[in-house]
Amino acid sequence: MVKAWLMDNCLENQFLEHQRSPPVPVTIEELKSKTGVLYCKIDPDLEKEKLETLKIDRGYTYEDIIELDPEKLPNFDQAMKKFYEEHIHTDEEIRYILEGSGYFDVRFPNEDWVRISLEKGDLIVLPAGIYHRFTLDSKKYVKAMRLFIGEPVWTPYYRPSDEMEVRQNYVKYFRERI
Ligand SMILES: CSCCC(=O)/C(O)=C/O
Ligand SMILES: [Fe+2]
Repeated sequence: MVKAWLMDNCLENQFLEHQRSPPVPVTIEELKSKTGVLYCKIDPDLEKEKLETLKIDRGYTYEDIIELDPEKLPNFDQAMKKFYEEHIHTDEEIRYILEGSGYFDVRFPNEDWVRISLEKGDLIVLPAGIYHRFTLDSKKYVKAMRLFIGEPVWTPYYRPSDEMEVRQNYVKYFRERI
């Protein structure tokens, strides 16, 4: 089962777990209610129909594959740095892990970072307007499917962008529910 936890405040080595001491786990239910992040498990080898149904249900009409591998990506360090910068998008971010593993970090409403550990078969949907970032873990490899509703909008918005409409809608919805 997917694991998530509140992060410590150590800024060194993004590829480590960064658990607090003692660890503070976060459940998928808590993540959903506090941040709107959705999660499901789909076995890439055995559950292709489940993926097709999800695509139809949620209107995902475009997909591509991203592979992050220090052996294959010439600007690997630069890419790692970029993905790890806190940002938001005007659209949902949907990632489905086909091989390898990695961490998505998302902000709780109180600004704490929650680290979500993803591996093969994990599919995550980050709502539009949530602050987040991505890093590989210490195994340093992931192959993932990126899914989109229509043609992708690539522009990430880095802080400060709290005045953006998508951010204001997100904050209003989730702060009012807690
Ligand atoms: C596991 S896919 C790599 C991360 C990514 O695509 C992204 O957009 C992070 O914000
Ligand atoms: Fe992103």
